[in-house]
Amino acid sequence: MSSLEEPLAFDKLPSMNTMERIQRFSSGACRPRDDDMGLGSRWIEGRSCSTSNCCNEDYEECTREAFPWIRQTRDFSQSDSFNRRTLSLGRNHVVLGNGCDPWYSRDHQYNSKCNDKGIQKITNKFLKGVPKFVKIVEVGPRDGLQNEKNIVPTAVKIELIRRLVSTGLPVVEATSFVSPKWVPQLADAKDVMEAVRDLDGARLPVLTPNLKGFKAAVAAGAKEVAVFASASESFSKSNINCSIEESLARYSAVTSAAKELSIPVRGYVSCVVGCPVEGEIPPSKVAYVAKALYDMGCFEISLGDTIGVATPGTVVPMLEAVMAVIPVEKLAVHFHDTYGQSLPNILVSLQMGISVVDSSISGLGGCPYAKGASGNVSTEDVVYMLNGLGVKTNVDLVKLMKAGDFISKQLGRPSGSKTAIALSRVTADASKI
Ligand SMILES: CC(C)(COP(=O)([O-])OP(=O)([O-])OC[C@H]1O[C@@H](n2cnc3c(N)ncnc32)[C@H](O)[C@@H]1OP(=O)([O-])[O-])[C@@H](O)C(=O)NCCC(=O)NCCSC(=O)C[C@@](C)(O)CC(=O)[O-]
Repeated sequence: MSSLEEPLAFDKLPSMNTMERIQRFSSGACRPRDDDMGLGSRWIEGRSCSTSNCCNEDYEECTREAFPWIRQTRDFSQSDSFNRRTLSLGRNHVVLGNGCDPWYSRDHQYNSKCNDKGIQKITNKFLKGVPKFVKIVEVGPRDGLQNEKNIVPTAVKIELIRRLVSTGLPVVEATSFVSPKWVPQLADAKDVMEAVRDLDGARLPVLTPNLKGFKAAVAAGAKEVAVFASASESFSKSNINCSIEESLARYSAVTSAAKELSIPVRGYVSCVVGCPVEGEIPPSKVAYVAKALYDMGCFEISLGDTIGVATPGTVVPMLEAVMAVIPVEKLAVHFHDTYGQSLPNILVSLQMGISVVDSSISGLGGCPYAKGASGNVSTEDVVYMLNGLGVKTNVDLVKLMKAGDFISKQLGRPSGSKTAIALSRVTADASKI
């Protein structure tokens, strides 16, 4: 295996001073002066060095100021437990294809050989807020497929859900009970739900835009539903044909009905950073809609960058606003990968204490009412990154890749997951040896 194919360990990070690292992780944390900016260093409006006063201060204080939301702590400086975690990364994955997976072989363990106290200290500081366990909410069968032009056979959707559940994913969003005139691809919601309703091992929520959808979902066997509001007035109109306030009234009716049946309701807020029509969305608007959904009883609020325009620089202030009104453990993030920013966005969200991440197998996805929106972040890439961070997910990456391979073949195109492509290449190369 060439060195290019080796995962980049913490002790192999390119030389970067600590301030540069903080600035890269969070533009709102400590922004360089304009004259300090190099090529590609565009920072959104946020706290600048002159106002935050942290640029010239001690690194530790700056970190504290930059990441005040950090509650759960992980001590990476305790090298024994860190080593145990990293050593266990490959536990489920030693057999891949022909049984040879050099990524997880003895000689290629991630950073577990790092004895340098200085490096451990830096690692500890940067990854302290990252939770030990992340719940992945797989949205491929719903968000992933809803925008597919050619109707995917119901049997394929059912098989995809089965395969995803078998990977250990705790939640697989199965379909939507929306108007078939609006989303023809999911017109078979009833058949899909009836076929998977008794699957063990994962929760299988479905989207319900109103009481009509809720009742149909329950009749088909759904045990969990999700409602979806928007932080953008224009997107709300184009997506669900009503204003934000009207949608909240509808969802209040849905959550009340669900409460009577003890059915948990998840709440989505879409366009949390940008809207295809209105452009930038203020964090306060996102916080308002998220809080309304939370107050009406949604057990978890998923914050969706529907058109994939967010960067860590816009994610941080948005999350700060929402976290001021909703406990962090009730929040999830949902990124589309239009500009390739999903993984950095997820990483900064984890650093802020978020522990629920939505993703889609093979990076499938896109919203029919959000022009230009590309696929969701791929589940394979998220699991790969979390494995690299030593964060548990209980998801089997090999089975995940097989599920991704299955749906990609059915759709007749290559996987949108960089991890899946890279790992299958490694496996193919290994099988030639
Ligand atoms: C909300 C509606 C239904 C309003 O649609 P409408 O046309 O305003 O509703 P209506 O009440 O006037 O009804 C029109 C017709 O739809 C029927 N209808 C009404 N409700 C239902 C239902 N639940 N299931 C099935 N049929 C339904 C209703 O019975 C009637 O049928 P007709 O009498 O004409 O034959 C429509 O706009 C709709 O279905 N929109 C959903 C669009 C959608 O699914 N978009 C993608 C969601 S992705 C997203 O929002 C972002 C997210 C969550 O992924 C996060 C992120 O990525 O950031």
